[in-house]
Amino acid sequence: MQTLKAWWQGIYAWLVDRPYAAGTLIHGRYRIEQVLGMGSYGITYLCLDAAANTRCVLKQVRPSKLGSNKGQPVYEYEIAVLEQLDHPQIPKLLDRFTYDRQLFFAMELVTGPNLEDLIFEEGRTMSEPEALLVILELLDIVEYLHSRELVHRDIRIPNVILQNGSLHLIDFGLARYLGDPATYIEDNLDAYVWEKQIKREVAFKSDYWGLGHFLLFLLYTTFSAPEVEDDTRTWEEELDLHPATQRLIRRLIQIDPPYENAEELRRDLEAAFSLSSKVHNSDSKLRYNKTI
Ligand SMILES: Nc1ncnc2c1ncn2[C@@H]1O[C@H](COP(=O)(O)OP(=O)(O)OP(=O)(O)O)[C@@H](O)[C@H]1O
Repeated sequence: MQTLKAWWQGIYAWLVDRPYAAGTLIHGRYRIEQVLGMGSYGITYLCLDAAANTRCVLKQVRPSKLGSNKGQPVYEYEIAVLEQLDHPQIPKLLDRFTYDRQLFFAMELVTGPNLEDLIFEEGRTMSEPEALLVILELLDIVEYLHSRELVHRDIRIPNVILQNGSLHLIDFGLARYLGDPATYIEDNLDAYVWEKQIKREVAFKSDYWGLGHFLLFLLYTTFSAPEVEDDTRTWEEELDLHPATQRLIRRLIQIDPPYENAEELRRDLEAAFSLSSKVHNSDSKLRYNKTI
């Protein structure tokens, strides 16, 4: 019965979740240029805002999700979050409206490659101090969110875009204020596997966990896999890191007790940066600005 229901939901979504075609004018103002993504809850477009004569990002709740607790409430929450934020490295909410009986919102477009594209398509590599500097810059944004009791919960390389040499954090679809439930459906995260419980807990340490995995991604850009793969080796065995960086990552990804606050984390990040810079013998600030 469950499989039949899932099958029918899939067919229904395929039938009704057709994105608006390029050229369509939404709400008399937003000209669709292209679909940027079809996420679990919504459809994201690149648009020309005809009134302001600038490009922006428009998000629409998937029509198949209207009337469900995974549709409008998810976007209402994301809108409420963006409304509260005012930071140069976070896209601003520009507009919200109902059109064609569906909820839409517009936000600033961040232009540039995301870190996933930089690494996997452009082949960028980062030394240990360079990678630590990236995390230090991201920590500024994370601290801003945490000072507003907001946890992003989805800090990943595709959600960080490099615009004019500065990192921007996007996708607040999973962000939650401290004290709010972690999911829309269950009251707690017990139903999920251990890793998902850790990264989706509404606690600052979830974002530190995201930063830890982010850092590992950056550090793996200089790793050359051996000819014969060995799945048993851990990141600590594969990556030749300064012990200060190893200790930092162990706490971020919660092998060791997590950081309690951003000051404590910043202190260890800065220490790891300066110690690893000595080993790498490079002016990483300069190289970082040049490479990225
Ligand atoms: N403000 C923005 N500026 C530039 N690109 C953006 C912006 N917001 C989203 N995008 C891009 O649009 C695409 C869709 O993003 P979005 O976060 O809306 O949904 P998703 O990632 O496809 O779905 P889900 O959130 O369910 O994972 C992604 O490629 C993302 O990089």
